[in-house]
Amino acid sequence: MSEKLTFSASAAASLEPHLPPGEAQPSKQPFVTLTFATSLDSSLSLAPGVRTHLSGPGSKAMTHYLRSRHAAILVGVSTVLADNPGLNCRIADSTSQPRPIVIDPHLRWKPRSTDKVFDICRSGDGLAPFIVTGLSKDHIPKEQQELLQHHGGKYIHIPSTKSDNDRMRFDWDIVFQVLLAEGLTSVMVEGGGQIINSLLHPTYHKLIDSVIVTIAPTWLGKGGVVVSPDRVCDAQGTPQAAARLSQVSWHPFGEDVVLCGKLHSR
Ligand SMILES: NC(=O)C1=CN([C@@H]2O[C@H](COP(=O)(O)OP(=O)(O)OC[C@H]3O[C@@H](n4cnc5c(N)ncnc54)[C@H](OP(=O)(O)O)[C@@H]3O)[C@@H](O)[C@H]2O)C=CC1
Ligand SMILES: Nc1nc(O)c(N)c(N[C@@H]2O[C@H](COP(=O)(O)O)[C@@H](O)[C@H]2O)n1
Repeated sequence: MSEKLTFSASAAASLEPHLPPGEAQPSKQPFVTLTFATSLDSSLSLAPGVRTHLSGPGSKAMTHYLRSRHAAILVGVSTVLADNPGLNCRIADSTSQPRPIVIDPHLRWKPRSTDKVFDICRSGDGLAPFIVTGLSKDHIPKEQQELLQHHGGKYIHIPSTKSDNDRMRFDWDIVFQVLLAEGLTSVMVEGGGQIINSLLHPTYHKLIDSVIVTIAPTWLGKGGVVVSPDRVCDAQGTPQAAARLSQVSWHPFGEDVVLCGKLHSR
């Protein structure tokens, strides 16, 4: 039987100021929430490619409640390759499921029907992913396209620029506009490290409506996947804080604490 989680109405009410409005209101961009679980040394996982459980039962249920409140859940391709995630909402009696979005510019993920996300989809407990790629349709093997389509997912091509090390990189303004055009009015960005760090760059703060971070009382040690955005300097070259939250609130869940805040006010 699939896992069923519960989340109290009072805990849900305490998060309400940080969540997308219940009724979808016309907007020029989706409501975007950055959310992840971190250790005390800012690690998301013990090492790249290693699935690491940080959230306790209470904060895990909180994350699944967040999944129920967003139209889409976005992760980077390395997270999919590392975790084989379900990317669904497992709150008992939840009536809505988020659309998984995988940022995979070079199509490093070769979807297979045995992947957890498709199992969950076949059992009616979640949706098939949309894979956002910089490659054109000609580069996508036919069987992968068919597998995705059969489950209700698809590939979405978007333009990209090249990074310093010649990797394709998307402009987040464009990514979110494309998702809005797909009817996805709210997006929960779960990680991993590269995705979160790139969105914490000041250029993109205006796109982020809410930040919700689970902090677990553990140090994972050196070598983990760390949330630490690029350094920001002023015109004189003096280092500045890369990002700071305002309107902060702290919510204990078992041994974890959940930090909510805003990067900007719209
Ligand atoms: N604790 C938590 O809450 C979470 C933990 N995790 C953990 O994090 C780890 C994965 O994180 P990490 O290794 O940083 O990888 P990510 O999941 O962030 O994926 C990184 C890849 O996504 C693509 N990408 C990232 N940014 C962009 C962009 N702007 N435009 C286009 N493509 C982009 C690149 O693909 P390419 O290389 O092909 O160019 C990049 O290598 C795993 O170990 C996972 O378990 C993940 C999510 C949440
Ligand atoms: N909130 C949270 N706490 C942790 O301890 C985690 N490891 C993660 N990871 C994220 O959740 C995904 C797994 O989702 P499923 O349970 O398989 O649906 C994983 O891929 C990360 O995005 N999150």
